[in-house]
Amino acid sequence: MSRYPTLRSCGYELDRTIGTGGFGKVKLATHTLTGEKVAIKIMDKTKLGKDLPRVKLEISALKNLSHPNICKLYQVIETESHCYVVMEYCSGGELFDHIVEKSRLSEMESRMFFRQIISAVSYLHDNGYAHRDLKPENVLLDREQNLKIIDFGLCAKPQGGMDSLLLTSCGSPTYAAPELIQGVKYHGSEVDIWSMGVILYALLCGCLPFESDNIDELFKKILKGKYIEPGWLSSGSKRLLRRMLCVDPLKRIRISELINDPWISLGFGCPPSTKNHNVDRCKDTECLEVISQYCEIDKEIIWSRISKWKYDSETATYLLLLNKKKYGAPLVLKKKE
Ligand SMILES: COc1cc(O)cc(Nc2ccc(C(=O)Nc3ccccc3)c(OCCC[NH3+])c2)c1
Repeated sequence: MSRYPTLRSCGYELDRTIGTGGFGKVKLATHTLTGEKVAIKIMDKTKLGKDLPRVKLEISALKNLSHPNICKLYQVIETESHCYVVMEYCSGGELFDHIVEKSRLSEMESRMFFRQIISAVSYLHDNGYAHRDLKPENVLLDREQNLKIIDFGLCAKPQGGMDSLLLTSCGSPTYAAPELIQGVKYHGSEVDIWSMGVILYALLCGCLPFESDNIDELFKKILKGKYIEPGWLSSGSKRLLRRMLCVDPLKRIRISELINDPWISLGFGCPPSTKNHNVDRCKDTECLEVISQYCEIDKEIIWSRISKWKYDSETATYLLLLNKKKYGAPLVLKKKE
């Protein structure tokens, strides 16, 4: 019998564990009605303690965010003891594994991925959020190698907006900015830029700029900000990396400059897109028709419920049908037994 009977009764068939993190585990599952694969983050509320507010913050962030390079939220299920967050399954796995497989990526492939990260992070910052835990393990790929940022468990939405300072030291030291590991007040946007610099270095070089098994050694390297520039790096990529991995946050490149950096537009002829994306909130009559026929309820009534975006089972079914439509799968719902 499944350890999580709630999920089966909510229309999900659990499969293997695909990730474990601070707040719980992530399991692969299938949404029974649509047959679509999803990732479900399972958290035991009784064990979360002081971290429970963070979970609430992440869920409210995910409900407000809709971008092609941010892993989608489909449904939130809460019981007395557990919180289940149903999200987009990124079948391409971790970008990190993709880099290791190819040892390092070409400038063009690195740029193609990095532009998507810039697009997602500038959208995040424009909406008042800092991720604060950007690292290759939190950058996944979907079936078409589109990039998806995950794990907003450490994200922050500073009360006074993105110009106000944060203090909580969080995230993984290897990717953490100097000011963050020094425990001084910092801007979320500036620490995200540093972490993006570490990711760009990993894409281009196939290794990390600052590494050590000894945490004190690692901190010293980050605070010094000195790293090896392999011979294959072009002058444009070296210059950009120096501007991102700049120890002084005040001199570090800002997201608006990063978007317009010439290296970023090489071969594309234009900066990455930063416009607000809410394609998922559009009214798709074809998907509504499928649900309306299945429930035998008028599709305008269905839409009036779905457009409240409660992230309940109806939101999940609608968004998963939209997904199926996007990659040309038949729009059908499994017959009631
Ligand atoms: C906003 O997206 C979030 C927030 C969050 O708190 C957690 C997650 N977790 C996820 C979501 C999806 C996957 C996934 O699809 N992984 C995967 C797929 C195919 C092969 C291998 C992994 C996920 O994976 C967990 C391991 C990632 N380091 C976590 C998303």
